[in-house]
Amino acid sequence: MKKAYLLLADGTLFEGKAAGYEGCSIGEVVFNTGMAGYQEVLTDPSYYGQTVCMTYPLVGNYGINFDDGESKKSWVSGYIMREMCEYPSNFRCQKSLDAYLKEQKVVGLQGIDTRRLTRILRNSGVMNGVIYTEGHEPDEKTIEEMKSYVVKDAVKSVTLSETEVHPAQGERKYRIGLMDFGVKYNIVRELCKRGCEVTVLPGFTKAEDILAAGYDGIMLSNGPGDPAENVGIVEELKKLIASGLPIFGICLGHQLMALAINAKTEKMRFGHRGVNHPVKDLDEDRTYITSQNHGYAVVGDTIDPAIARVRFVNLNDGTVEGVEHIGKPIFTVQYHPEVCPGPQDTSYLFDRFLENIDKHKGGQF
Ligand SMILES: NC(=O)CC[C@H](N)C(=O)O
Repeated sequence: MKKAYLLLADGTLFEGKAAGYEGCSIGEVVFNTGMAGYQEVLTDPSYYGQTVCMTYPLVGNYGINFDDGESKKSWVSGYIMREMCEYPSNFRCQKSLDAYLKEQKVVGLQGIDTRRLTRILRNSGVMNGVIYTEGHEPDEKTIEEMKSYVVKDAVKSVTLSETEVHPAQGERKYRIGLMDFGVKYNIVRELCKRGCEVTVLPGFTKAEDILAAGYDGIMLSNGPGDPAENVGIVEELKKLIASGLPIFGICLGHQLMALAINAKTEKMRFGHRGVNHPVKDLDEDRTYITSQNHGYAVVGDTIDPAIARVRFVNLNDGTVEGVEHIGKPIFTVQYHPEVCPGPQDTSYLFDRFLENIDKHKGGQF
């Protein structure tokens, strides 16, 4: 088997073995602590531009199937594992992880000390790196490019170009406009199974067009990149807020809503990527275990208390995990109630969104 390497921006070199596609690829190196859910991680568009290191030591045990993808393809720049399972075993398995990485042209690396890499990223913060297979060594120019790499035009790179309508399961009770900043399929599934007809809208759709379509509520999806680069989208969100329609935002959708009320976002040192992040609902004095994938966070004290308030906080580091608007049927969360992967403790938030729509229709909001 060929050798493969990861060179970090600080000069640290890891030597391991090739996995998946052979090549050379630049990315922001991040780590994910989930024990399972690698197919969902690979297909989550929020990882666009990132090379993901899995901290769980054996990846690929149950293979890849055609149903669990969170989008049509893989978006990661590279994939790092301690050990990739060569012989998956599961009744739903349709191909091996190795075959999937090859098909999706994802350069992989296995056999390195992923704990050491994770410790470096925890101490120094997420760092750029180049992952390459023997025979595809980066030249000086590529190394320089890697050092100054920034994930740019992220939403533009992953969003749909055409509107897509997903029918409600059973009787149609609601019509939802879902802005696609890099949506995970399970947001669509969670809404459809609750009787929503979901229209997935390209992320750059104008507020006027969304409002003219007469949706019962607006959902803002997750997505990749630095939230602050989406200046145009934030302007459209300001108009959606002013309309008074019920809105529910997840992850990037949450960050963009915060920017739309003139709060600020900041880059975290190493982010939250995993499936066991404890989040406290301050209103209910109750803690939920949540699925997460983000590298930016809303800065709590930049939120104008006359407009909104922090309702959820992360118990590991105290960062903002959710915001509720004052007097408006709008709430947003930094974590992933749609999970995939992760624990389903917070899927009730989709019901809360639909309750807000009922209240809004009934004139209560
Ligand atoms: N999953 C997401 O929506 C991520 C949001 C944003 N790109 C971040 O990293 O913070």
